[in-house]
Amino acid sequence: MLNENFVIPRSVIWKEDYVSLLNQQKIPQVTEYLELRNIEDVWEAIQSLKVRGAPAIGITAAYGLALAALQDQSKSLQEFHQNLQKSHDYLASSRPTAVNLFWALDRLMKSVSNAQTIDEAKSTILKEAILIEKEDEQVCQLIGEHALSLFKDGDRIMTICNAGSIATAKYGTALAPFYLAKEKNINLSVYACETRPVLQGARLTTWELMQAGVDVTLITDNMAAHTIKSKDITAIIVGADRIAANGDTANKIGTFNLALLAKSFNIPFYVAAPLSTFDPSITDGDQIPIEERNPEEVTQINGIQVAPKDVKVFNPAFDVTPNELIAGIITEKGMITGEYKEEIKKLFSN
Ligand SMILES: CSC[C@H]1O[C@H](OP(=O)(O)O)[C@H](O)[C@@H]1O
Repeated sequence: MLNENFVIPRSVIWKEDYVSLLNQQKIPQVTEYLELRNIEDVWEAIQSLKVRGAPAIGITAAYGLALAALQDQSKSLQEFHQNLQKSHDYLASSRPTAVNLFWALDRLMKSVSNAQTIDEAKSTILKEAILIEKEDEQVCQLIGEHALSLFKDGDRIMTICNAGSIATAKYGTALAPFYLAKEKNINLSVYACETRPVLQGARLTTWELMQAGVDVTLITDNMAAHTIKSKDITAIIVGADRIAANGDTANKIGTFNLALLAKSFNIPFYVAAPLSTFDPSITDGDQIPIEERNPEEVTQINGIQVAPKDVKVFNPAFDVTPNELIAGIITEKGMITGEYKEEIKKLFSN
């Protein structure tokens, strides 16, 4: 069973007129919740990775748009919609890769397109944001169940970054099967890559799984190949930030490396992601915008200079794994595999 003292940490909590946010930049040293009281607070929290993880970014942005709507002082419905569009566009500028951000914002805009009054629009947009969070909880549970069916007692599974409870509304995506396995007394051993440069694996994944009593071992990213060989890793499972219509998948930088290693060692490489992480509007992974972040994330660790200040830095936050390296994409509707273009078309046809 899950450690009886374990409470799956929630990263985003709506509090009537503000958002209570777990500051993921301070974990594991400090567990602090911030009060986001306006759209600017929300934008900054997403951009600075105080909240990160594709689904959690979408949920937070949705509550940010709801905050802007509730605080709007427009005198006409037309002015309200104009201000809402500006707020939508502002929040959409916080980070470019995770499609959940845009999916959530667009869903809220659509929810109020037929509102007859400003009050109706305000009430509707908040309800839709709350619904997105509730749906994500159910989606992660389903993804966990489908993913767990791929593993057996004693398996040793590698992951990268953090696609856990704090990156979603609950359970997470790639980490969901580990929580469910623990609840069912199925022993899975997790090998978590530290995930340079922001260290989501070292700081967040180990922190979450240890609290749940899940067996987790931390490795540095460059230990992956040797670990797969010497620890006889049986599978790799990762999250996603955007999946193209052909199954090419963007995820944290270093994910593509693991997919190549999985092929080389002939072990399955799985992606776990909700339908809200798919972007059927783009044909392949080359069209996924890859965020490049502040060079200081690479040249400093916790504010300590580890490289020359003026060194040239390339700091892409994501990479794209081509669909042919992916054994299966696990969604709330089950796992798709092989003919991804056709399978994804079916997923979004009904
Ligand atoms: C379910 S989280 C998905 C995804 O988001 C993370 O990126 P970031 O930490 O920069 O927000 C990572 O790629 C996770 O796999």
